[in-house]
Amino acid sequence: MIEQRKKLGEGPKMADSKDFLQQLLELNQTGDVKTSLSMKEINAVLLNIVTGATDTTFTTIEWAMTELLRHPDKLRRVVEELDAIIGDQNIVEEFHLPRLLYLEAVVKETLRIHPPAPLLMPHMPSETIVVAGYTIPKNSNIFFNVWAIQRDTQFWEDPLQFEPERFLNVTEKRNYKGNSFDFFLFGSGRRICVGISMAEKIMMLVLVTLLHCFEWELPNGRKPDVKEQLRLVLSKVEPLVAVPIARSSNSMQYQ
Ligand code: HEM
Repeated sequence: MIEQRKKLGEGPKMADSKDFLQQLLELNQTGDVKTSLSMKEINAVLLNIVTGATDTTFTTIEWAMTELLRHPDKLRRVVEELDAIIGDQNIVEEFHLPRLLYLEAVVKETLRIHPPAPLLMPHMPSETIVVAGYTIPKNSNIFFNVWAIQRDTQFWEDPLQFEPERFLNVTEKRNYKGNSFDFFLFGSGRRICVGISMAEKIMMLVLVTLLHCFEWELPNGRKPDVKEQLRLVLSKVEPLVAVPIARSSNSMQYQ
């Protein structure tokens, strides 16, 4: 892909429509050591974005579906919200998303209990520093256990309970900006995840589509389990298996 783009970039076609890849490739040729990127660095940036974007968002969607299927009362509330805001006949559009406050709370509650990166990314101080009386030696590997913090009874009432309602009244404080140290699964500060708004949109759009267009049944009525394992991201041990049943009378939604 990079080779193809390099060839295209030499022609006049790319002059008016530079995308992200094109911008990166141009940084490869600045000739200035401070601002230029090697091809190895460009590959690393692209790999970082692809791996950081895919497994994290899709595992969250699987966890959200799992929790909703385990809690039919919460699922009913989501579907009622979708019917009221989007309506049976309409296809979901991006402008619907800011009005889906209960679904947003479901996504936050899913990310609280099952953060895809439970230890965030390792950080390393370049100098020895003292934080809150603790000395952290230069070059130590620092991990933040958000998984444990987001289940800590000191900050959360009934932390093991899936309760999206807890996010409905405190959205100001518990957003994704990393300014609240009891809920910071995207990290915090200058290395905070750069894909937050894209992740939010993808997760919401996929969930809305799955829940607006289909009812879901569990094979043999078996409740899905919530056993976790840490692979690239915090995943389900047993993948979720559920059967979709069309629920919309508008056949356009299935084309
Ligand atoms: C639910 C979805 C996601 C979660 C939970 C997540 C989580 C994280 C975390 C914990 C970090 C490290 C923060 C730190 O160093 O403390 C990070 C960094 C990063 N994320 Fe995400 N991420 C998600 C989605 C995405 C998406 C959709 C993209 C791309 C469009 C993305 C791109 C990146 C990149 C490029 C970095 C590195 C930023 C840097 O080092 O300056 N992530 N993410």
